[in-house]
Parts: sequence; C-alpha cells; structure tokens
Amino acid sequence: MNQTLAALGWTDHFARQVQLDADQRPTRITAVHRSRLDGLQAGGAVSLSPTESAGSYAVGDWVVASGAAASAPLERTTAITRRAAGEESKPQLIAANVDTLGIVTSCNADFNVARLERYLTMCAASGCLPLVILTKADQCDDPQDFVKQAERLSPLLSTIAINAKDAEDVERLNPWCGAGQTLALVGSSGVGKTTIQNRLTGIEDTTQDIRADDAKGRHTTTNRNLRATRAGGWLIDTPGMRELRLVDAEDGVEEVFSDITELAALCKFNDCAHQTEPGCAVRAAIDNGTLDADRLDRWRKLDRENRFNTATVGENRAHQRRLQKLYDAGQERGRSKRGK
Ligand SMILES: Nc1nc2c(ncn2[C@@H]2O[C@H](COP(=O)(O)OP(=O)(O)OP(=O)(O)O)[C@@H](O)[C@H]2O)c(=O)[nH]1
Ligand SMILES: [Zn+2]
Repeated sequence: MNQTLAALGWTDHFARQVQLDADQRPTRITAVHRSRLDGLQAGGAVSLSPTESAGSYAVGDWVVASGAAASAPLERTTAITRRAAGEESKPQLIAANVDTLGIVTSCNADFNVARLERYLTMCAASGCLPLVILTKADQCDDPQDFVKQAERLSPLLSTIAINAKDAEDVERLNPWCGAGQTLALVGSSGVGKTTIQNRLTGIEDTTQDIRADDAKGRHTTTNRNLRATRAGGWLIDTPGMRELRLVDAEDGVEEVFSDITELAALCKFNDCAHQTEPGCAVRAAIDNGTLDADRLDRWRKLDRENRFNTATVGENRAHQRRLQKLYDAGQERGRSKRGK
C-alpha cells in the first residue's frame, strides 16, 4: 500500500517539529505491541523498535523512523485517554491524532441526552471534533426530532442521521474520513459501530485481519487498529476505544456546559452551590426559564463524577506514597531492632 504523507494525516503541525535527515521517515503508528511498533510510511508498512516504553505510544501517533528505530511520539494534535481499569487508575492513552470522534447512538431508547453529554465532554477533553451519528433512522418515524435534540447540546456539534445498513447513507460520513482525516467511533453496544466501520472500510469481516503473535513470539502485521477507509482516510478501532470513561475531563465539562459555567461566574458567592444561596445566577436562570433544571442536574452529576475520577487518580498516587512511607518506616524499625 503506497500513500502520500498527507493522505496518512501528516500536516504542518508535525512537519514543524522535525528536521528530517535523508534517511529519516515520518511514520504513522498503526499498532503498539510490547516491544515493537507497526507503522505506515509513504513507502508502505514497516515494523519499528520503540525508543521509549510502549506505553508512551498510541495508535495514530506520528514518529520519525531512523532505520528501524522509532523516535518518541511527535506532539499530538489530539489524544483520547481513559481511566485505566484496576488499582492503577492513571490515565491511559487510547488513540492519538484522531480528527473526529463519531459518537454513535440510535434513534431509539439508546438515545440519552445525559450519555451524549458524557461523550461530548470526553470529546472536548481529547481535542477531537464531535460528530453525533444517529443510526437506525430507518426504524424511526421522525429521525429529525433526535437530530434536533442532539444539536441543542452544543453549537460545535454536527449531527447526522443514517441507516447504517444503507451504503449510500454511510457515504455521507466520507467528509470525516477522507484523505488525511482520522475518525474513531464510540457508543454503546449494538448501536451500529461495526456495521458503519465495515461499510467505511469495505471490510465485511472484522475478524479477517486480526492475528495474534505466534508461538515463537514473532508478530504478524495487523491493520485492525488503524484501518484505511474507502474514502481515502483512516478509522481507528481498538478494544480501548470501546470502553471509554471520563478522565481528567474538567476542561471538557466546562466547554460542554459553558452556559452553566458562565452563569455560575455571575453568582454572588464564588463557591455558590446553586441551591438556596442569595444572588445565585444559575437558580435565577432556572426560575426565568432560560436554563433547563434537568440540564443543571446532569451537569452536577457529570461534574461530581469527573471530580471523583480525577480525585481517585490523585488519591491513588497519595495512597502509593503512604504505603511506601509505611514500608520505609518498617524497614527502619527492622534495622534498628537488628542493630540492638
Ligand atoms: N435497521 C437498522 N439496523 C441497524 C442499523 N445499525 C445497526 N443495525 C443493526 O444493529 C445490530 C448491531 O449493530 P452492530 O454494528 O453490531 O453494533 P455495534 O455498535 O458494533 O455493537 P458492539 O459490537 O456490541 O459494540 C446489527 O444487527 C445491525 O445490523 C441501522 O441503522 N438500521
Ligand atoms: Zn449559584
């Protein structure tokens, strides 16, 4: 597969960061393995050795290859992260340099304003442009009603209603995954992500290019994580993309709920909880009908949850430090006992 760098997504943003020697090649990362990176260059697919730990790279990253050695990732335009599962709840990088995050929901009971706001918040924190894709328009009497409800959530939002099983309908997504453009999809199970991806990539069987490392520890090339679209662009599909949660997304909450944060700035007290305080601009807006009380509730919930997630990440670090102190103190006691 031969590509121009621009078609791979290379822009001035990346070009400005490097002075390329004759033997150096910009490379887009298509898969991250424990001790190896798969990538695409203008000349085709390559396999590279990372110079940083594997965790510092993500699918979609740009690196500079000198021979078979990959530089550290170039500064990203966008980064999608999630809160890692388990004990170590530090943010985990899911994908880099995604231009548009397609938030997929259906014109049915899956459509849920609170959930859309969560995804929009995450999208804002990542730096990607949001695109709401409403599937199953063919099974609904008035898809435009759903479109309107979604568009009300943010002026930055594009919304499109489609039948994901209809090839022409799915082609309407081409502007977001044409040459040089990278798209990723999020959404609940069953909303039609796989159906859309298969149409966009022309690959009907998603399992066909999944191949694990073989028994001898060799790797086989897989294009599953960063897949070429028929429109000439890229689609990122990793297991992590499917399990996204909010992390460190405070900026995102502010952007998506700018109407509320702007009002809150006008409250008489700057620690106003918008409950019963005098001079509360938020309650005033609810009273005069310019702000929806449900929206305030959803903001509270999201803000609280986001603070909790972020706090847990911080608390975990604090917890680790406390454990280390206890451990050090224990060793010290042991030493002084033995010394007696
Ligand atoms: N009629 C209709 N059916 C759809 C549409 N989109 C998806 N479906 C059907 O809904 C079912 C689920 O679609 P998938 O593409 O597997 O959904 P998914 O989001 O990939 O689900 P997970 O793989 O569980 O995350 C399939 O039977 C699809 O054929 C649509 O726009 N219209
Ligand atoms: Zn207030």
